[in-house]
Amino acid sequence: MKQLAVGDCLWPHVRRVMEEERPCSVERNIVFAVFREEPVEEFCGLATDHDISKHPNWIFADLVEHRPMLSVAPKLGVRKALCLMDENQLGALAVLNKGQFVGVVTRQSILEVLLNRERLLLKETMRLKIAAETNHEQTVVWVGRLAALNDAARSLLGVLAHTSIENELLQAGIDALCNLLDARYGAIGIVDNVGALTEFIYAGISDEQAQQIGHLPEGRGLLGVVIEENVSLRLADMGKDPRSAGFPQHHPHMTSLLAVPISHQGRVYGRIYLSDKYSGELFTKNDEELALSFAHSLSLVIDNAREIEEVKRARQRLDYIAHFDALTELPNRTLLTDRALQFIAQAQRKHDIIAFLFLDLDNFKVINDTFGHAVGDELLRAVAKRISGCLREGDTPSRMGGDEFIIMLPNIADSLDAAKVAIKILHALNEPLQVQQHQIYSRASIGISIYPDNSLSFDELLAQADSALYHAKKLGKNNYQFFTPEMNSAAQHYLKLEHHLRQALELEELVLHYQPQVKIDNGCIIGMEALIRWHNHAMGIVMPDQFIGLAEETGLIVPIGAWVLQTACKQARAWQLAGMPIRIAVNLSGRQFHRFQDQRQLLDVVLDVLKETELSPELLELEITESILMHKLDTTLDTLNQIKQLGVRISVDDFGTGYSSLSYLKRFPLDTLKIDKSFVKDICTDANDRAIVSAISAMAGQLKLELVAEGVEDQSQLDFLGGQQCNYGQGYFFSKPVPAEQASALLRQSVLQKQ
Ligand SMILES: Nc1nc2c(ncn2[C@@H]2O[C@H](COP(=O)(O)O[C@H]3[C@@H](O)[C@H](n4cnc5c(=O)[nH]c(N)nc54)O[C@@H]3COP(=O)(O)O)[C@@H](O)[C@H]2O)c(=O)[nH]1
Repeated sequence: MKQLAVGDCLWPHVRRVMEEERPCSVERNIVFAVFREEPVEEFCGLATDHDISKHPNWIFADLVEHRPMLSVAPKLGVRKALCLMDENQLGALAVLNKGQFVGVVTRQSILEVLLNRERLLLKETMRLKIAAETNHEQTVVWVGRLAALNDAARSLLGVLAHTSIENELLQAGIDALCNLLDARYGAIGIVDNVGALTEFIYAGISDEQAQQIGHLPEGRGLLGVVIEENVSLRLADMGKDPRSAGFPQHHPHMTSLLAVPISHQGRVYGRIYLSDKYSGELFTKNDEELALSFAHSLSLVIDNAREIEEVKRARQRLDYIAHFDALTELPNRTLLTDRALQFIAQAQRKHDIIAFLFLDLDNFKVINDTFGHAVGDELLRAVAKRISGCLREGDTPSRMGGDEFIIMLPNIADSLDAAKVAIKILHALNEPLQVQQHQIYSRASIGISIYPDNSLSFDELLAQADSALYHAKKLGKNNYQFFTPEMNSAAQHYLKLEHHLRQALELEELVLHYQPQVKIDNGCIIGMEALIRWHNHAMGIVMPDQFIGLAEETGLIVPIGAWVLQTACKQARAWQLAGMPIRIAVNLSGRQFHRFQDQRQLLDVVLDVLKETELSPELLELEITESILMHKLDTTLDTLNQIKQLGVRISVDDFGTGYSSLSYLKRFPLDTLKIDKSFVKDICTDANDRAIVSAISAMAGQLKLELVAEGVEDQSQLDFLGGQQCNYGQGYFFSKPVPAEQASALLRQSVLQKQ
C-alpha cells in the first residue's frame, strides 16, 4: 500500500487571515494561516484557537511573531510530521511547497486519514472475504460439475474404446449432461449422411412417449435449424421463437431450450437438446459452453467411430477382393490355394482323398468374340452358379480367370466320386444358358487330379489337372479325364507348339502346298486346293491337323488365315498370268469366318486380297465347313451372299460329317460340295458309304452343285465315283499336296493334256 504523506492529510478547517487582523469569534479547531501583504503576499505562520484564547486582544501579527514558524513539504511522511509536532509541542504544521502555502496538517487530520484508511482496508478485506466465500461456493459447484463431466467424459472414453457408438453409452452421456445442467428433458439425435435420424437417445421422456414421438427431427423446426445451420440455440421460451414448428405432438411440453449441434470440422452428426431446468432458471452461456464441449467430444467419438467403420469396411472389401473373384464372386486362386494347403495338411494326418477338377469352357472365346464381353461376363457368372449348384457344402469352386475354373473336392471316398461330380457338372452345363436375349450352349471339358494318388504337392496337382484338361479337349471336348503321367508330355508338347506357332509367321516358317482337283472323266486339273504346311526349325514339318486347332483356340488362325488367302491368291494370279488360269480353293476356319469384335470383316479381307493380287474373283473358291454354315445362320447367309456377289465361289468341305439340313443348303449361295474322304475311303467295301455317296451325288445334282470327292486314292474308288453324278475328284490318286513349283509342273502338264 502507498506510504501516507502530509499532502494526503491536510486539515480542512483552515482560514486565511492577514497579519494586522484581530481575531473575533473563535470556533473550535479552526487554524488560522496568517499572511503579510507587503511587499508581496507571504505566509507568516499559524495561530490556533488555543493561541487566541490565551491572548484575546492580540492581533495575528503578535500571535505569530514570537513563535517558530515550522513548515513541512507535502511529500513528507506522516510519521515524521507527527514526530516534528511532538518535538516542538505543536498541534499543527504549515505545509509549503517551494515556499508556497499549500495547507495545514494537524495531529487530528493525520489520525483521521489514518483511521479512514484503516476503515477502508477493513471494508475491502470484508468484501474480499465475502467474495472469497462466494468463489469457494462456486468452486464447490464447479468441482461437482467437473466430477459429473468427468463421469460423462469417462462414458465417452468408453465409447471411444468400443469404437462404435453404442446406445447405452450415449444414454450414459445424455443422463450425465441432464444431471449436470439440471435439465428435465434431454436427447441426443444422430443423423446419417443424408440427414435421416438414425439414433434417438433420450432422458426424462418415457419410452412410450418416445415411441409416439416417432420421427425426430424432420429437418424443420428449431432442432432442424441446429442441424442444418450448425448453430446452437438458447431460448427462454421456445414457443415464442418464430422458427419453432412446435415439438412433436407427444413430446412433453417444454419451455426453455438449449440445443447444440454435434459437429466436427463442419460436418454435423446430429444434435443434443436439453429443456426446462428443474430450478426453473434459464440455461446460461456457461451451460451452452458445457453442452457444446460435450457435443464436441461426442462428435470426435462419432467421427472416430465412423472412420473406424469406414476403414473396417475398406479392409473387408480389400480382403474380399484379395480372396474372391469380382465377376463370379467365387473364391479366387489365392483363397483356393489357402484352402487347398490347409486341406492337404489335414489330409496328410487323416489320410483323406482330395480331388482337383480343372474346368475350361469349350467355346468361350467364340461366344465372347461373337456376342461381346458383356454377354461373356454374364455367361461366366451363370456358369459359376451352375457349377456351384452341383457341389456340396465344403467343396470349393474357384475361378482362375478367363473361362477357367478349379473345383476342389475335399474328403471324397475315392476317385469315382470326383468322376460323378464331373459328370454332374458337364450335364448341368449341357443345358442351354439364357444370357440376355441369347440361349447359349456353353459346354466344358474337365481334367481331374487326385491327392495323394497323383501328387502330394498342390502346384503339381494343379498342373496335372491342367494336363488332363488338355487331354479332354484333345479327345473332342465336353468330357472329363483323369490325369495319367503320360498326359504331362502331351501338355508340354502343346505348350511348345503354341510358343513356336506364335513366331511362325514372323519367321516365315509357313508354306502352302497345292493339291489338284481333277475332272474325273478326262483327268484335267480344274482347281488347286491350298493346304498349309509348317516347317519349324526345331520340330521339323508340322502338319495342319496338329496346329490348326491350336491356331483356332489361340486366335492365331486370323493372321495365319489372312496369310494363306493372300499367298494362295498371289500364286493363282501368277498361274493366271502364266496362261494357266486355275481355280484356287482356300480353307476357312470358323474363327476366320465370323466377325469378331476387334477384327476386320472377312468380306473386307477378301476384297483387299483380290484388289492387291488382282486375281479374278471367280478363280477363288472359299471352302467352309458345315458347322460354319449352321452357326449364326442369318449373319452367315449375309456374309456368304456378299462374298458371292464379288464373284467368289463357295464350297462346303467335308460334306456329310456335319448336320446341315437340305433346306439350309438350298438357302446358301453354294457352288460346290466336297464329299468327305471318310465316305470315299471304304466306298468299294462298305455299302453304307456307297449309299451315302450316291445320295449326296443325287442331291448335288438336284441342287445344281458341283461335286468333288475327297480322298480318292485308287482306281476302284474312281470307277465307283465315275458311275455316280460325281464329276470331280481330289486325292493321292491324282497327286498329294505339293509345293508351288511342282503344282505348276502338274498344271502345265494338264494344260498340255487338254490341248
Ligand atoms: N483353316 C485352314 N485349314 C487348313 C489349311 N490347310 C489345311 N487345313 C486343314 O487341315 C486339315 C488337314 O489338312 P492336310 O493335312 O493338308 O490334309 C489335306 C490333304 O493332305 C488330305 N488328303 C488329300 N487327299 C488325300 C487322300 O487321298 N488320302 C488322305 N488320307 N488324305 C488326303 O486331306 C486334307 C484336305 O482336306 P480338306 O481341307 O477337307 O479338303 C484339313 O481339314 C484341312 O482342311 C488352311 O490353310 N486353313
